[in-house]
Amino acid sequence: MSLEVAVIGAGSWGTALASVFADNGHRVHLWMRNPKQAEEVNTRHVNEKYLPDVRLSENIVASTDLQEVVHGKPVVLLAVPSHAMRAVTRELSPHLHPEVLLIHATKGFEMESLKRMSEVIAEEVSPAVAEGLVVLSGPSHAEEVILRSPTTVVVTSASEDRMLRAQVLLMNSYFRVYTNPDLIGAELAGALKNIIALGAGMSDGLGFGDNAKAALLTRGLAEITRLGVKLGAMPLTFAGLAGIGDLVVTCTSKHSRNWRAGYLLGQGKPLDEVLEQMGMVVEGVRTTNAAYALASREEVSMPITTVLYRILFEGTSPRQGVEELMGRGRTRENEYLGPYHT
Ligand SMILES: NC(=O)c1ccc[n+]([C@@H]2O[C@H](COP(=O)([O-])OP(=O)(O)OC[C@H]3O[C@@H](n4cnc5c(N)ncnc54)[C@H](O)[C@@H]3O)[C@@H](O)[C@H]2O)c1
Ligand SMILES: O=P(O)(O)OC[C@H](O)CO
Repeated sequence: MSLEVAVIGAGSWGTALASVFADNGHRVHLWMRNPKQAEEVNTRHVNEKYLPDVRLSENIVASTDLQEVVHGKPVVLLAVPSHAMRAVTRELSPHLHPEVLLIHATKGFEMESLKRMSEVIAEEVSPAVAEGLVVLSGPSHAEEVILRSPTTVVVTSASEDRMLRAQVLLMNSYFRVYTNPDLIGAELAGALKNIIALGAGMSDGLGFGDNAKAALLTRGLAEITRLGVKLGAMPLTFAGLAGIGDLVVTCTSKHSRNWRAGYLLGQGKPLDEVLEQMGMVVEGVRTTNAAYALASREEVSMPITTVLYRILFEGTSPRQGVEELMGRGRTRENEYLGPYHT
């Protein structure tokens, strides 16, 4: 059955997911802020700034009118950056159909409250809509999804019915959608891996090799799992698509904005210059800030996050950061196998 789908946010991820819905036979209403960009989508069927050189389906119609895009639609997908999620959700909330299937695909935290995106959304929509909210996570660069390159993701929700509906709506021959009931885990893993991707880019920018990258991925996974479990996630989720899957893709891909930002920082560029040069959302920077605060609040050891926080916000150089990490006291690899050495 062909549905009217609203996609909110026309950066790379919103545009790629709009394309998945269009390929699945749905009519997509894509909300974007920039009128020139909307006209470009409607007349030339391209989103030149975010996904250049790719022709979009004529079943994707862009508009800058948020109310019109959302009003009465049976499916609404949010793909705005984390810093915009509360304001955008607040604005569209009165126009949501009471039975809407609401999905979000954003990976980050709200800085001020340290809340996950689903917690932020739940505070802005009706309890019935919040109950059925679906989170989409997993290893999926927009640049590859738009080219229909085989991709796997995971959907999760407190409502099994909504989770299965989202799976059916999004799945196709190149976009394989798994379900996982661990919403907290999938959401946390997807957000926290961006910190480690910054570190992996930095390691490459400093000229280090594969050993350093493997160390960052493995020890990074250990510490983001530690925080996730403390915040209510299932450890196994971190061994799945939203965890190790997304960690691998973000730490090793040329498409990753977080890896690229880390690379430039590793080469000695200051943070403000790097962010200006990127021109796209680099969630890992804000997420490092949030995770540093969460780790301190929850008393969870996160050495890589702590060092990255110092590099990003306190003037520690990347090389000093590496020395700090490598110079820490002796310890066991796995705290689950016994207490740390003293
Ligand atoms: N790009 C990917 O491959 C990918 C994959 C999975 C998840 N994500 C996640 O999706 C989210 C969006 O990322 P993206 O890659 O599409 O970002 P992007 O940088 O490509 O685009 C960001 C979009 O958000 C809009 N925007 C910026 N500030 C806004 C505001 N205050 N209010 C409303 N809109 C605003 C911009 O105009 C732009 O359309 C992020 O959380 C990211 O981690 C991205
Ligand atoms: O380009 P990045 O670093 O924001 O990563 C995008 C996605 O999270 C990859 O799954």
